[in-house]
Amino acid sequence: MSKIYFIVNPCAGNGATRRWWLSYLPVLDRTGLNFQWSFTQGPFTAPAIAAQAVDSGYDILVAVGGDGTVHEVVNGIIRNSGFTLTTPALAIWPRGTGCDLGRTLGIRNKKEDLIGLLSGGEAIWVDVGQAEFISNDGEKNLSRYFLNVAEVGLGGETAAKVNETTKVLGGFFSFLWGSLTSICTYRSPYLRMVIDEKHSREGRYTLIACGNGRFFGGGMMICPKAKINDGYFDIVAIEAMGKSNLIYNLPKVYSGRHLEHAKVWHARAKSLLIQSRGRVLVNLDGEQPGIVQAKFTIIPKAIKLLVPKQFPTMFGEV
Ligand SMILES: Nc1ncnc2c1ncn2[C@@H]1O[C@H](COP(=O)(O)OP(=O)(O)OP(=O)(O)O)[C@@H](O)[C@H]1O
Repeated sequence: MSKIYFIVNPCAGNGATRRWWLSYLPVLDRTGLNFQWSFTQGPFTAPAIAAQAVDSGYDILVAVGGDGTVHEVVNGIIRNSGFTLTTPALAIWPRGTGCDLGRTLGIRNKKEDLIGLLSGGEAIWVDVGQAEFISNDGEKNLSRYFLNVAEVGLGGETAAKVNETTKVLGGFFSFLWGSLTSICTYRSPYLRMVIDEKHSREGRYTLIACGNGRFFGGGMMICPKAKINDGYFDIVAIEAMGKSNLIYNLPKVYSGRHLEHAKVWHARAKSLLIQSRGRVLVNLDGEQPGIVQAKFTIIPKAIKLLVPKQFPTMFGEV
């Protein structure tokens, strides 16, 4: 029987996850699953817990929380197991406010779904992005892994703003509010991007997103063509446009129709370097850990992810 370790962020979902988890534990005990668990102790403490669970030989690590918790667990797994065939599988139990990775994978916050996933899910190898960027204080070069979406520009401003709040409005409205208020004060920066170390483009951009997954910002389908296991990023760059034009077009991002807009550029690539003249914020899986210059590189089939049985038909075999 698989040995399972749950890493639970008690603060996810506006602090509701601690109480919910403690009330849910007896149900989990009755399933007969072989598991241990622990709460995270503060921001970015999940990587050390995940690394310890890797060393202890667990087969499945479950990130219980939002996209930030998944992001931290991915960094802990890779830090300790590298990219080897023996790496434990990652499972996600979306309990956050945004939960954009769960949207890409078709995993909902329902206990039947999770029990089904842990007992009958399929482990597939998926790609991971490596991000190299500068710390927020401008002092250090940092490197982190991400599973969902990396982005620079307006989304970084929004993530920084929304993460300072309790997200009491829930994911959809918190990020919508954050996006609208950021648009009001935002000035599109001058950015240069180098795609696959060959082609470059430059100009004023509202944002540039680099998707392994499809959604960010509490349900915005920013990279509608991304596939998490195809060995490529889906890059979407939105050129600068007026505030009213941005607000008018914002609803299209929820359905992925923004790709049809004349000011939206789209490509597939294995790496993306972004340089800026001033300070521009980086957004990684909904967290805001640093600033440009940033380089994103795809690492194909780098981590095992437990997905529902119907996943291959939902997203197409690659
Ligand atoms: N024990 C803890 N105490 C305080 N903060 C924590 C703790 N564990 C993790 N965190 C931080 O909580 C933040 C939010 O976590 P997470 O993203 O999982 O939930 P969320 O914000 O509700 O969901 P989403 O990102 O999907 O909107 C992250 O920045 C993470 O570092």
